[in-house]
Amino acid sequence: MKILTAAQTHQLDQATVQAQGITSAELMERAAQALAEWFYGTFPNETSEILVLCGPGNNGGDGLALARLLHRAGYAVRVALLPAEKQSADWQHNRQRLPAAVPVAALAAGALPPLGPGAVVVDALFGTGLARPLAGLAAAVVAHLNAAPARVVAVDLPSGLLADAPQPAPGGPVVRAAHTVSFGPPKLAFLLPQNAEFVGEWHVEDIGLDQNFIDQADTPWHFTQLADADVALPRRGKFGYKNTFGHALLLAGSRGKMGAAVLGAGACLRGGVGLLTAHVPGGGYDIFQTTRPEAMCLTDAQADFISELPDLGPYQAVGIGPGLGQQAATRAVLELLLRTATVPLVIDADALNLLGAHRELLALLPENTVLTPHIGEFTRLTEKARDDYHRLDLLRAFTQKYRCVVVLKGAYTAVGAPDGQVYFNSTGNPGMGTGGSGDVLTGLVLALRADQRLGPLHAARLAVLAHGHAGDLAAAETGEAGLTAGDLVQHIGPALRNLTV
Ligand SMILES: NC(=O)C1=CN([C@@H]2O[C@H](COP(=O)(O)OP(=O)(O)OC[C@H]3O[C@@H](n4cnc5c(N)ncnc54)[C@H](OP(=O)(O)O)[C@@H]3O)[C@@H](O)[C@H]2O)[C@@H](O)CC1
Ligand SMILES: [K+]
Repeated sequence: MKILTAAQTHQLDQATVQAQGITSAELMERAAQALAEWFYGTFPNETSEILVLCGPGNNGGDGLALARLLHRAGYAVRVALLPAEKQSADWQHNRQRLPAAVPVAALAAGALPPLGPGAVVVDALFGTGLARPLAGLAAAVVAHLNAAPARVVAVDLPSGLLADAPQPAPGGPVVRAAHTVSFGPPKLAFLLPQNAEFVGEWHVEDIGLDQNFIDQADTPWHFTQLADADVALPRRGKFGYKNTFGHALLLAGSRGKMGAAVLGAGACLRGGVGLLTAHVPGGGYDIFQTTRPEAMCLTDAQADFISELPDLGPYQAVGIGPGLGQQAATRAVLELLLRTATVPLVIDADALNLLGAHRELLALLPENTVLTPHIGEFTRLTEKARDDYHRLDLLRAFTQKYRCVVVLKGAYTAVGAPDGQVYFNSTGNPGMGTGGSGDVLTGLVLALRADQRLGPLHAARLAVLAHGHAGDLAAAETGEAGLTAGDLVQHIGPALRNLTV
């Protein structure tokens, strides 16, 4: 699914009205209907009064239409209007349609509505039309709302936040919503950690916006979902054999971190690899072979870390990083791998830290290498980002410069492609913030890179989607707190089965 800019959502609004031969007021009515349906489901027996705060544009128009629908459905509703020189046409239309029985007041400095515990407030002050930082009365209203013990539902966007860019004034007033109910594709703002405290739980409602416009829209941002056909795993042909699914080599482990090798290998095997060979420190042999008998094992001359690169001849993909350590000899192995590999590479963890510490090695990255950094590792590879938006700029610059795929791990993991496109992932849960979760992802990416049927971006996006889905399946059994990386490995099979077409 594409993620659009604020400017594109306005164009989408107009395109929908034109393509479907409806008025913009009818489109606003659809939005309000969707909001109202969501509201009935979320606050089914609400008896306290609902306060709807309306700004002067179409976001406020949505609020006015919602107030009418909630009133008709039997809710006690009150409206407070933000004074402005002019209001939009659809705002005026919905102001006229508001039943006289709904109390309406103008917001005024020094006389803001009291908001007691349990109050429900709808924030329909500003949406995608926010043009500058909030100031004066609007800022005072937001501060008042944020200081109250109210449950806040933001319409389309929490007021004060931009859909697609950092706040107009960093640290300026923004509504802190418990829920944000939006229309059409999700907004970029919803996917970035810096906005989580404002957005709360977000929901998107389908209001029949023009799909043709969305298909044509040029945007670098995408949102990957379970049902997306372009990331599905192709069903195995009856005559598929080990070579179709590839022979992978995993370089992983050091003394005290053999678990990373074991978890990565487990994920690679569950990810459907044809054959897996792991190269591990000599001292890790018993641990590895005992826990992963399905894999073959090569041992390094060093007992505690990796100092040798095996012959790469037999392999269709090579992964390096989990639990590796950062010995000088290991750095030399990484360099030799980058210089000599002719098959797809997957680079993670300490291999990324070694790259960060020896940036001259970045120039050696073969095209279409998949790197799987978390934010700290990505910072070591690039620079400290000013904010989450700047980090996305750094991501796109990096993938385009090195023609690689970067899996930037987080709540909405961002997969950056060599052409600068970015695909945010929709699956997963906070239980996955546990040791070894990244090692599992590396093993899964490696398996899918070895699969001769998938390209690099497809493999990376599918691995991330399946990894998060495995986490969701596992958490349904263990709960988020009880989730371990081993549980992720156990659920990769069912996750991939659900993603197979
Ligand atoms: N697109 C869709 O698919 C659909 C969109 N819909 C809805 O429309 C919403 C977008 O509506 P919108 O364009 O009218 O903008 P909105 O956010 O109401 O604000 C504009 C007003 O605020 C003012 N203003 C701006 N900044 C300000 C500031 N800092 N401080 C004070 N004032 C400020 C600005 O005034 P001006 O800048 O002209 O002075 C103007 O009056 C969208 O979020 C969604 O809810 C649905 O109904 C249907 C489907
Ligand atoms: K809003």
